[in-house]
Amino acid sequence: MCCKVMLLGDTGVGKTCFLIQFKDGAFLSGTFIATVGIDFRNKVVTVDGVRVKLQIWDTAGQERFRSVTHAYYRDAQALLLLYDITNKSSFDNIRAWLTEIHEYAQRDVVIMLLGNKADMSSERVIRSEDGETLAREYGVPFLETSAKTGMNVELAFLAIAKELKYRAGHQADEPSFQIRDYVESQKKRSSCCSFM
Ligand SMILES: Nc1nc2c(ncn2[C@@H]2O[C@H](COP(=O)(O)OP(=O)(O)OP(=O)(O)O)[C@@H](O)[C@H]2O)c(=O)[nH]1
Repeated sequence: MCCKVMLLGDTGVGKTCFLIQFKDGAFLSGTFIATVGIDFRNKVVTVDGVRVKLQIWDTAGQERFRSVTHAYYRDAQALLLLYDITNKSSFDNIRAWLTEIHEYAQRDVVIMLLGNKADMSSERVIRSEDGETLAREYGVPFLETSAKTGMNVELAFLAIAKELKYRAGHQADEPSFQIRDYVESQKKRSSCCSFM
């Protein structure tokens, strides 16, 4: 099966790095090159013995590209919405992103909230609890991630793939799949892991 996933969030929150970490297991530090418009990469993951091809669309966070990216929301089955834990405005803008999502995306789109750059603990301005509270308010799963160390990057995509595979069809005797419970049971907390 094939699923379209989109990465959304303000410019500089780490969407492109998040995708490269997942696709290639690499982190390109140094100069920040803002995405122009939209770009995509494919990656196949195997969930419960089923191959799921994720077509992942990396969007530009800059305001001037918004009208380009809006056109792609409709086809997306899942959206990963990122903010940067060291940047307050990227967190404050999450509500506006969710408003846009409700306007342009499919009603049953799977949404996950991600607090990225969790490796930058000394520059943190958004507490983990604040991310959790916002996610709970909107009824979406939440993870803190690091595109630099790879923390929770694969988990975010795997959880999405599992949810979409479950929605696509499941056996009557199969236990129901709850993405939020799955994420909670699998996630690594930044407080329990050491980062460079
Ligand atoms: N320490 C740290 N830096 C990160 C992380 N993710 C991204 N960065 C850095 O943040 C900057 C922006 O990353 P990008 O991935 O280009 O950001 P983006 O969200 O794709 O930006 P737009 O394309 O403009 O929307 C780069 O300098 C990255 O090296 C992370 O998890 N940890």
